Amino acid sequence: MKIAIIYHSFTGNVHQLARAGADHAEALGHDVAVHRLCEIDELDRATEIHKVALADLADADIVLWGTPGRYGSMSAPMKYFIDQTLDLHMAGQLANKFMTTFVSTATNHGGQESTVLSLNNVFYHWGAVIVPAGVTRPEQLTPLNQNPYGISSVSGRQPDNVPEENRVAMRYLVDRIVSIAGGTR
Ligand SMILES: Cc1cc2nc3c(=O)[nH]c(=O)nc-3n(C[C@H](O)[C@H](O)[C@H](O)COP(=O)(O)O)c2cc1C
Repeated sequence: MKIAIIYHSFTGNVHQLARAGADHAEALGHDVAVHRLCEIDELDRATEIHKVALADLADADIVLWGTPGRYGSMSAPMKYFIDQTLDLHMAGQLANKFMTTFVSTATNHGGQESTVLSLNNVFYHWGAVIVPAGVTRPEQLTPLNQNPYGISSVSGRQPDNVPEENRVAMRYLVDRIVSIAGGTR
């Protein structure tokens, strides 16, 4: 299947989650396009990255979205990208795609669920099919996982600080969304 992984990461934690999901999807033989969004003051880079990411977004069957939680919501670079999607939305090109979200926050109660929901609000408008992480297999039942809204990791404000347990959950998320999108459960 065609999978797009679109994410923003400032200090590398969401990037680590994205890589875990992307490596797994690639190992399964899927066609995977990975896009790390840049900061919003990097205007030239943003224009280039957005152009390619929008094309891959339009093309994908499945999209995994990753963002740091910032005050309980997606980051500004992610929102900036989302705000470039109106043409695709108006052309109906975002409807019926399978979408899910992964996040990193500094703290346990730092707004992970509401950050996932901030992206879900966008997906409702598009008519995307939201696939929540759920807690449907043992790998989601471990102490550092268990977030049914989306896969999430707590960084403690350290860069690249993603435990293996959360990477396992990313692989679970890929398996889950692929099986649902493929009609097998
Ligand atoms: C402007 C701003 C707001 C943030 N708000 C929160 C927050 O509300 N709760 C929280 O736990 N962490 C918050 N953080 C911390 C990030 O979510 C956290 O460091 C995350 O692991 C960063 O992911 P990254 O390494 O992929 O950039 C905030 C960071 C920034 C820069």
